[in-house]
Amino acid sequence: MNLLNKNDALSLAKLRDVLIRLEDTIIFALIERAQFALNDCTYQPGVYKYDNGSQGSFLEYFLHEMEKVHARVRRYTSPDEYPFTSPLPEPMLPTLDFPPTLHPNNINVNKDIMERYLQDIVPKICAPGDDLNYGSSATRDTECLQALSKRIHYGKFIAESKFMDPTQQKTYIKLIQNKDRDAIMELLTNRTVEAALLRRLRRKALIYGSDITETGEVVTKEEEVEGSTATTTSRKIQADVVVDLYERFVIPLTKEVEVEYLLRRLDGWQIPEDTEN
Ligand SMILES: O=C(O)C(=O)C[C@]1(C(=O)O)C=C[C@@H](O)C=C1
Repeated sequence: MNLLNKNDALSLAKLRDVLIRLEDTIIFALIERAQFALNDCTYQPGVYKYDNGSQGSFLEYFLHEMEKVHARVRRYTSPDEYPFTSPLPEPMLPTLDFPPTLHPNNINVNKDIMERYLQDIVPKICAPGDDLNYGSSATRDTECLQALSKRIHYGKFIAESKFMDPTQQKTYIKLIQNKDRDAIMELLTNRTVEAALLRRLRRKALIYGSDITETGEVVTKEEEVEGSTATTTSRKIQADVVVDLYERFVIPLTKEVEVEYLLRRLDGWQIPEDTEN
């Protein structure tokens, strides 16, 4: 998505295409992380001493060091990029002139994303235990977290696009003025899109998670199941886990970002006369 082009950044069809592409990014990032053990010590604060004075976990140390470099090349000046750590240095590249697409806001749900990722996701995709691959785990963790963060914060653009829809704007304005969170949530929900997304995601996770031979057959393995040998597909990630992750965490949090954004949408904004009652 070229966020320097305001029309692209507010087209609901183009925004949904971005979310579809990010499904691939997220599934592959999870598959990459799943090849390493849980490595719980990388998530515990105070295990290592760091040269930057950080007190956090190995993952937080790694994330912060990486985000410092990314901040220098202006990653977080882009309206679809949100850092997990602070403080970060100013960019060494000149600022890009992004058209003002989003209404000014400081919504950042990365703390929730980190919590859910560590509590719910990593234990489900990784084998328990410690395989000493701490750097590899942490690099994969940052890739998963960044992809999830980008996907979930895209909710702001989607909310803006829905708000700017002339057939919906009046209704949104009324609900925002009444601070009717539940009705806003209902109005922005599209159950058909959600159901199609979950079906597509299951198929993708089944395909991307399988190994195939050079002639296209899915690789299988012999396994002991309840006392007898069964032939099962070797999977790098369980499709159920990916679908569950989206159903219980990614979609709800995206919608939460949309609602939070809309609740602030009228702050300092002049309601156009023809939209007023
Ligand atoms: O596509 C939309 O309309 C969105 O708001 C995004 C999204 C999602 O998270 O995928 C969230 C809410 C809708 O119910 C459908 C899908």
